Amino acid sequence: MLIEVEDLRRDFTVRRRAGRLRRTTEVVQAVRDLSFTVERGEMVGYIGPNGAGKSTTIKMLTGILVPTSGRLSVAGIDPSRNRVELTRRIGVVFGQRTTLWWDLPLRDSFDLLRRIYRVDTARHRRNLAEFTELLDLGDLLDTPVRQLSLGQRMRGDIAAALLHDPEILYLDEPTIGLDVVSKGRLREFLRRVNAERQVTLLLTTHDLQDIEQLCRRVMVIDRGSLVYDGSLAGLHDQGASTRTLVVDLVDEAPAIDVPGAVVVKVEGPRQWLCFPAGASAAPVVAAVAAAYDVADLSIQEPDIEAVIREIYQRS
Ligand SMILES: Nc1ncnc2c1ncn2[C@@H]1O[C@H](COP(=O)(O)OP(=O)(O)OP(=O)(O)O)[C@@H](O)[C@H]1O
Repeated sequence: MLIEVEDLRRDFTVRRRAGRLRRTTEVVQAVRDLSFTVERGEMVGYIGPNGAGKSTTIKMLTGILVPTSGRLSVAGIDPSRNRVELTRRIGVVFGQRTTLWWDLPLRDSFDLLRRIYRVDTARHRRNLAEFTELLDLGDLLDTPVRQLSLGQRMRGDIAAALLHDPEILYLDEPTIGLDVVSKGRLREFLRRVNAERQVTLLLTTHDLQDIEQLCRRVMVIDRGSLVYDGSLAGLHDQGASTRTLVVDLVDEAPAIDVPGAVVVKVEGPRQWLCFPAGASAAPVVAAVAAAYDVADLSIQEPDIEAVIREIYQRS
């Protein structure tokens, strides 16, 4: 196992004002009873609502934060004890802030990183050439980071995180603020890095398309605990309580009345009928077709956003 997490917990003691002079201390359990393992080469999505404990987990995995209790091993290393050794084995990308030197051209940042990580010159040159091409950085290498657009800077940050050949790449909101084309290109690059270099990816994001397009496995955290760990397909089954039949009638009509389905919305001749996700659509479709003049029918599977909303509300 590349990453092993067992009963991990991290508390924060926060002081709050209680009245004009009094202060009380309160313990926030940011992460509790967290256990999971990640195998080499996996691409795992780590999602949860704001304040769920995602960043706290990543900070413990990278050695920035020391756990309150529990066991943690990343590439055989205890992150908080051997942080420096670990930094050679991992790469970290934050969508919200850059790890590059603001006033230096990209090329100089990359060179500094080579020295910091003591990367062999030939290997560095090879990696840089490959990432420059794949991430289309050629024209940007001599530009200071502060002059780069968000999408350009993000590409620079991702190259920077990979130049020392890490085994694990942590990505925190890597596509935040990027346009649709840039997001697509970035995801394509990450898929390639995973497939060709066997880099293990752990991705936190609020953009569920990142997860749908990159990860076969998803972990959902809420209020410090894992509430789901499994396949993306399984996530659909988990929360999906209903499917929707969209019916286009030839003429406008009052709400359709058939057994096993309930009308949830009417817009002119179009009506939306919900029915249990576990049930077959066939009898509902047959009943509608028998009783009404139908121009068109389609079935909407619950989208992943709705599923995740249900999971958050349930836990
Ligand atoms: N240094 C800190 N001191 C006190 N409380 C903290 C600290 N860091 C995090 N917390 C608390 O721990 C909880 C988990 O925070 P964390 O940043 O891990 O959530 P998150 O899932 O990354 O959220 P977001 O999606 O908003 O980034 C929150 O209640 C937060 O207020």
